Amino acid sequence: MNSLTADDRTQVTREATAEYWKHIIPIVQIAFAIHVLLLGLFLIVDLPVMWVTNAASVMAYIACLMAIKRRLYRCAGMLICIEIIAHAAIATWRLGWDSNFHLYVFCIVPIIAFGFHSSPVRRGCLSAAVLIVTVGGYLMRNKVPVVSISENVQDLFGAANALTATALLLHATALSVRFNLSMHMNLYHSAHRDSLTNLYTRRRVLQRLRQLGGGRREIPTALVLIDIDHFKQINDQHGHDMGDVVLQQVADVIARCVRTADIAARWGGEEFLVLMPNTTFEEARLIAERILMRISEQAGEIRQVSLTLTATLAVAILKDGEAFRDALNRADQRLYEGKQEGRNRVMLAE
Ligand SMILES: Nc1nc2c(ncn2[C@@H]2O[C@H](COP(=O)(O)OP(=O)(O)OP(=O)(O)O)[C@@H](O)[C@H]2O)c(=O)[nH]1
Repeated sequence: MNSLTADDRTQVTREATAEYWKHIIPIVQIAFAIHVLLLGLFLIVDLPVMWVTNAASVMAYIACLMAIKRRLYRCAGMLICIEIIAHAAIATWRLGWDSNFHLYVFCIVPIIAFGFHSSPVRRGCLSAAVLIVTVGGYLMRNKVPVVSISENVQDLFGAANALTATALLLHATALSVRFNLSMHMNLYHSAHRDSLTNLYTRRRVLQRLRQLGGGRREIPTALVLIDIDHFKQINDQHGHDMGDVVLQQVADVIARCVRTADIAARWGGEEFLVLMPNTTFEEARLIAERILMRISEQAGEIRQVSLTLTATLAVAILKDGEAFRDALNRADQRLYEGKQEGRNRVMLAE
């Protein structure tokens, strides 16, 4: 399905895990705060087993936050899961099923689902633990004697735990979904934006062309091809790094000259292409003239250096029924002629 090597996969898993934990940190902090609160509450109502359990939970969350800080995500995940399962089991055992402490085990479901590093065995064990606490707790609900606490306190625990566990689960799920979306956005950005210039890539141009529909076009679409003149000399005289900065400057100029509906892309090394939907030939020519003027006026000013920078451009319209490749070839041919004729000009590929 894809050509990722084992090393690539390891890297992807590592990056995805780090990104996931970045999103999930607020949940760990909230869980830590809840357990500090519970510790105080159990001390007040004097339930030794429960306050000792909560003291251990508080320490587990401190260790977990430290593990996240040190990027020990596997360790952080295990700490959270063990804490939640153990706490839910002990609290259900001591305070009874109606205390609703068992509901917290569902909060580890997103951690199991997004535990990229976890082996199937570990996932299976954690899922089994969730079932043991919920199903086992339910079946044993009237068979194990629980500590006697007033009905009011029992109700308070039941209601507060149902509320908190549901809110935590919803929040953890929302954060997991947000993480998923942000990973997709990063992927989309890497696939469709050139890393040096931040302009669109070829892939985005072709995608936009597909969206505009095959060969039949009622509304004109224009394209402008832009090629920096004598760019090799810039690299040779000022170094490759300076060449990169020039590419970025030219890209900035192009991006500022086009409209938001246009697709400004880096087409090749020092060649750019702007796709302009809903644009007449004359409008595209004017934009090309503006780009040419701004490149020579602005793009050559780099730090203390002032380079003489020009470009050759070609404008074409995708005729009704014409394939993009044919219009591109026409523009390419005219661009070549523009280079022969002395560069620094806009050529019309009518
Ligand atoms: N710095 C830098 N240089 C690049 C990059 N991509 C391509 N180049 C260089 O761009 C240069 C293009 O050179 P040519 O195709 O000969 O074009 P030119 O020197 O601009 O000449 P004309 O187009 O005829 O005016 C080559 O030297 C490439 O090495 C890049 O990402 N960064």
